[in-house]
Amino acid sequence: MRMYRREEEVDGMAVDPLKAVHTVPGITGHEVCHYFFGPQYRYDWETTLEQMTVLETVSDDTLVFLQTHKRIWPASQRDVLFWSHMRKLPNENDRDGPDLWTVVNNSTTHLDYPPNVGKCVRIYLKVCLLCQTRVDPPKDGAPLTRDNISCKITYCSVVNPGGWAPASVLRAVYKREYPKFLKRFTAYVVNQTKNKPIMF
Ligand SMILES: CC(C)(C)c1cc(CCc2ccccn2)cc(-c2ccc(S(=O)(=O)CCO)cc2)c1
Repeated sequence: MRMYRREEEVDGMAVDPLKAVHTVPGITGHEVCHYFFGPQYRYDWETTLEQMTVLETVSDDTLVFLQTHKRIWPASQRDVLFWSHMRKLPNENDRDGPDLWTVVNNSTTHLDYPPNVGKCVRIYLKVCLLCQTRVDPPKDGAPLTRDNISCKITYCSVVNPGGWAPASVLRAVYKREYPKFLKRFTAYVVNQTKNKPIMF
């Protein structure tokens, strides 16, 4: 896993843009995005999640979420309200190759859930998960198996943690949490898909 970070501050708060690139054998981009987007799976892999509500089903590929996350000492509890969209993207570089898949999560507002009125500090995020499937067909023309596929995952995020927190503390959290989250999530997808037909 390669991680790239730029140190940026907004009103004295660290909101470091982050990019992580991680290649995982045995899964496809469609499968990664399916499990990242699907509300029915989120409690399985998002371990800091306390409460998740789908506020709106805009379409089958676009949802509005309200998430309350567990309080991680010494910070106060956070919540986040965002729209989430999943889509397939044509492979511009290789028309015969597998499509790319992406999920974008972007903070938004909702009249019934104004920020910072209860115990939670609202965080604001932009997240993009871009997945490129790679197929290395077996030499002997045998049927394709999960040994012949891998997925290059590019995860980009900018998170404004809301409420003030020391930049040094936030950077330590970012540094610790993101690799953990990506490894935990991708291991979950590998485990969920290992005995299922490949979803391209
Ligand atoms: C660490 C920081 C960046 C400030 C942070 C803190 C918290 C609040 C809970 C928490 C987690 C870890 C450490 C501290 N607090 C949540 C998130 C967060 C929430 C959502 C998404 S998502 O990509 O939309 C996946 C769907 O859940 C990504 C990141 C980030």
